[in-house]
Amino acid sequence: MLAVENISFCYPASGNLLADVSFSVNKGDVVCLLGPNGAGKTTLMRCLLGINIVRTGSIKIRGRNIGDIPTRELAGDLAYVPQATATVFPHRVLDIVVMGRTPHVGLTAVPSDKDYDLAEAALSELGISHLADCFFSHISGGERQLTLIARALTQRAELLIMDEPTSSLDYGNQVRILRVIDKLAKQGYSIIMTSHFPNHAFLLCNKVLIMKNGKITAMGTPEEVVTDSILSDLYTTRVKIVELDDGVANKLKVCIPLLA
Ligand SMILES: Nc1ncnc2c1ncn2[C@@H]1O[C@H](COP(=O)(O)OP(=O)(O)OP(=O)(O)O)[C@@H](O)[C@H]1O
Repeated sequence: MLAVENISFCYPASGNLLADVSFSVNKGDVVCLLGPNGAGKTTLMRCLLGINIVRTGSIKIRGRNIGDIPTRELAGDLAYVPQATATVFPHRVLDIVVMGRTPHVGLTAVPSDKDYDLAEAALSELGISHLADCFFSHISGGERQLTLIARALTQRAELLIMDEPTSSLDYGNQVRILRVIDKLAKQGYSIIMTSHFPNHAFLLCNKVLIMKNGKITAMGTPEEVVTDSILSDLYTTRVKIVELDDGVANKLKVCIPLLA
């Protein structure tokens, strides 16, 4: 689905920020990108979206270089869910969500009833139908995040790029979003998500990328790379992985940062 090979990137007047980044994403993968603040996660996502133009290497979707795919067509392949705190729209929630149909209907066309039906279905799937007529700028951070995810679902791209999809969500909404992501992956969507919660990797991801100083320093299944030593090194603080019984006959690994 997505093949990233040896890419590097730098902002003007800065040194190489991303260096030698390679990984692939297959249909149905849920890939978790873990790294400390400033590691380059958002920068990498912007490269995948074609917003940051890489200096070297290639990013291909189904074998085609993203630079060769027209923007509108690319939007039908990739949907981006930004961090809710980074965006403020003075629009109704339903109108934000129906914007996900833009690659399908065109910039100047008016969304059809079917487009609004898809937008309403996405709101319903995330349990926020009651927000449809609220102004985006008047709802909570968590509700904004759910709205932006609904917009991505409405876009119907097969690869969803989520920048901290659970940031600012309470436990109940975090779990609801993780369940939605899990369900979408089982339907054949591919998901790349950044997270500051390594536990999320254990809960639903089949692949983890560890990013430090703009480089992928480890890659593999959560069991392979979400370890005491790798996380302690990554976050420069002691982290312990423990195994719990989840009360439903399953063993669950969790990460705990230690104060001492
Ligand atoms: N537009 C920009 N111009 C110059 N430098 C930038 C720009 N955007 C980000 N940076 C720098 O690039 C580095 C990586 O930033 P980035 O936002 O990709 O990190 P991140 O891993 O997503 O961090 P966080 O977890 O805090 O969101 C940081 O040092 C940041 O200051």
